[in-house]
Amino acid sequence: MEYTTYGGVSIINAIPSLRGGTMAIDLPVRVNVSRGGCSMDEFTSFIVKYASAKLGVREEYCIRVNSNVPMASGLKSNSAVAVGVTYALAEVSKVGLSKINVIRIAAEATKAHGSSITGAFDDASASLLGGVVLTDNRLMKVIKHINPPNDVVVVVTGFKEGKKAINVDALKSLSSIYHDLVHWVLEGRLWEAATINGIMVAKVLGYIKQLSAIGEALGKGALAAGVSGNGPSIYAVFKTGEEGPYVDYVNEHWGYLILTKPIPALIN
Ligand SMILES: Nc1ncnc2c1ncn2[C@@H]1O[C@H](COP(=O)(O)OP(=O)(O)OP(=O)(O)O)[C@@H](O)[C@H]1O
Ligand SMILES: O=C(O)C1=C[C@@H](O)[C@@H](O)[C@H](O)C1
Repeated sequence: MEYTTYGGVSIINAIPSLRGGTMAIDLPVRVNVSRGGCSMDEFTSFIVKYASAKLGVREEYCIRVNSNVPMASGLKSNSAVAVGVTYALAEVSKVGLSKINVIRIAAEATKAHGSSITGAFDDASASLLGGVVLTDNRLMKVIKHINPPNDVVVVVTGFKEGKKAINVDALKSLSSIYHDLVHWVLEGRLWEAATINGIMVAKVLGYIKQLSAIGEALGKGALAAGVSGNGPSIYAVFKTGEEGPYVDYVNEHWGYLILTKPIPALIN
């Protein structure tokens, strides 16, 4: 059996205020599950073990992951794999768990593994539920779940650059500004919040080259632009058909990109 989750881009990084926002994008992660053991990479076997213990699954399963999300790049690769693996195990073993409880286990698992700081409940939620989510990562609750506009494209680059150290204290020092960004999202000012978040993360973590790309994107008409997650990826959202001049800039100055679109909120 195969289950699909998605990568995503940050609307609000959850590290500063423990509330985060993520938009799922069309970078699928396909998780295939079958009976019997097999050898798995370190991350996948950690999640399988953690989730099996939480779900009370005793049988051995073999999990194969086929991910389109560039790894360790800020595009939510670890949450997409973790929630896909947890969901696959819950479904195949028929434990009857809601998607939200699957997401909670996946978030606990990435935190226990050390590959997320807050549990990244925001990223895991968008990955399994699609759409745009605003979440409380401490309480592991979805505050808002909406459809993204359907007439936009997302241009992603920067994912081949080196990842900078995550300065958690410096990000946390921004918490009061992040309380305001959460309110912006609640008021529907999604793209403004995403852009301020993306610029602040770039500045605080030292993604200098990314800052100039954000400036280019905004100057060329982007609705939003910023560093995603803890970098190094940068994304820019354009009304469909208006991305051309920025795509030309990216091709010339970065030499690689992914052109994708948001995933609508998924039903069930
Ligand atoms: N396809 C995959 N197969 C196995 N492990 C993976 C895969 N994708 C991600 N991982 C695990 O997740 C880690 C990357 O997590 P990291 O938080 O650095 O990246 P990210 O999820 O892209 O970042 P962010 O949380 O900023 O979006 C990898 O080092 C690996 O352990
Ligand atoms: O490690 C974490 O907890 C997080 C990492 C980034 O993806 C952030 O964007 C996310 O909000 C939280």
